[in-house]
Amino acid sequence: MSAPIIKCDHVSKRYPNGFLALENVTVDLYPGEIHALLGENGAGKSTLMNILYGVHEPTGGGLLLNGREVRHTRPGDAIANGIGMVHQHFKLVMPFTVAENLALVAKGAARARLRRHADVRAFMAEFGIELDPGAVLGDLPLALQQRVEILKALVNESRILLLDEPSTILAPSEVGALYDTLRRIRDRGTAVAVVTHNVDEVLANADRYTVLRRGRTVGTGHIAGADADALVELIVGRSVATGSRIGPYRTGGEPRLVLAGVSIRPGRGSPGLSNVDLELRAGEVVGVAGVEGNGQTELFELLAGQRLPDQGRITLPKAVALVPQDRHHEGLSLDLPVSQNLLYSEIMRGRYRRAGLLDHAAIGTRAEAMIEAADIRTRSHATPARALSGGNQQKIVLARAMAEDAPVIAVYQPTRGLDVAAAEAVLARLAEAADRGTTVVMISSNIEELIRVSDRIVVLNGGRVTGEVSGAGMVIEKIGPLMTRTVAPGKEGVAHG
Ligand SMILES: Nc1ncnc2c1ncn2[C@@H]1O[C@H](COP(=O)(O)OP(=O)(O)OP(=O)(O)O)[C@@H](O)[C@H]1O
Repeated sequence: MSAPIIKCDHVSKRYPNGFLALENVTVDLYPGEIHALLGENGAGKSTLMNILYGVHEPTGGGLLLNGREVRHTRPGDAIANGIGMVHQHFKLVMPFTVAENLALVAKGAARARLRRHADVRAFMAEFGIELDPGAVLGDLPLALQQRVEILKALVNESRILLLDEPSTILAPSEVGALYDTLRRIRDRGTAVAVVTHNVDEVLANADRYTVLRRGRTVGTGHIAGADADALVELIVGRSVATGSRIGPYRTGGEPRLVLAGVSIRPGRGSPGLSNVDLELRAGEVVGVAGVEGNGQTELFELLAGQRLPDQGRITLPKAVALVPQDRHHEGLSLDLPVSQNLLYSEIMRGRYRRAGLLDHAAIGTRAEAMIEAADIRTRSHATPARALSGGNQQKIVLARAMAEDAPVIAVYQPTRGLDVAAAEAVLARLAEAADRGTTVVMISSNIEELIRVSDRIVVLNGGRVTGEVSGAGMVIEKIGPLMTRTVAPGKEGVAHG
């Protein structure tokens, strides 16, 4: 193998609050490889990426670019050294076009090279990407917005491309196309480093891997010959049973939430909802399957009481606990401490107050118990939510919703961004909630996960319910076609398992 293009050489990172996020980590990235960076929530993956990209400086060790020591004190230094990064949260200007978004970041020669739309087209074609340079970003589906983020990271002749959990925002069916693009980039001699939690994705697409656990490297190697169970064990430090059904099938009790003939007008890039009938009962888990963008967002907004149907009727219980898909904008107040985020709903209802002021001691004590129960990795309950890793932020949102004890809990992509062990724990807790009589409605693009925990699954396709399967009838062979075949109006309700 050739020499590494960049080496993280015995890198340590202690954050200003004293937390040691990386300890003596060495990772080599070679030209022409896809290198998967794996590790449980809070293992230090984003920290390592951010050090490479100059967002953070290491407190020990350093970076060697082609064998030469370099310092990245800000992203500009990393970009000048040929590094591009695709963050979890896009940094795109939505009202601007594809070409304008690229022009915003292109420097010098690259800017001159991308002046005309034809030039932008040719640049995209180098990576097998076909997009209209004049398309407005906000009108593109998420997967294509992500392609533009990737192109932005490559615009200035990058030789190292870093991607932080790129597949978490994609439907499973879109992940293959992402890696087709990444392979094109790799084959041009670029080093591609990808953070992900999905071991199958890594086995199918990466060339090498490195596993971090609690800030240290615990394994690195070639994917050829690697095995899924061994990788999972390396990631979490113990073996995790995944894949099997969680608990018995339940039948459900009295109706708690009813949608009758509900329609929502189509919107930007979304089919809306069309004549949806749905009855959610006490003590059952109802899964909602579908390719992202087929009415799921509208359905969640209805369940959340955030919008009303344009037609039809919805009957909601007094309270619905929510786990929204976008934890940064809807789920958390990033500058507030973990404790107040955990107890937000109760504080808003006037609890945890003394003489009109927040009772910080009581909030702290309760929050500590919740942190322990949900295995949230944080230095303290007083740490701002912003300082937690993405997966641990998601655990806060889930723990809060679970604690509300509402008759219905609606969760949207609840395990997105969680490591295998944490995802298993979440599914188990949702199942337990249903066993206690809670109605759980789970919208997810992960069919395997839905099958494992749901009692029945309804499929959304083009804003319609195209079918429902239940119990042992919940198999991919039945659900897949309902999700992906064209729906003729009036022909819904095809399968009943
Ligand atoms: N700015 C910060 N100040 C203090 N601690 C931080 C800061 N940023 C991250 N941490 C801590 O460092 C650890 C590593 O976080 P990092 O985001 O690198 O993890 P990760 O492996 O990317 O996790 P995830 O898979 O959940 O995204 C976590 O425990 C996190 O709480």
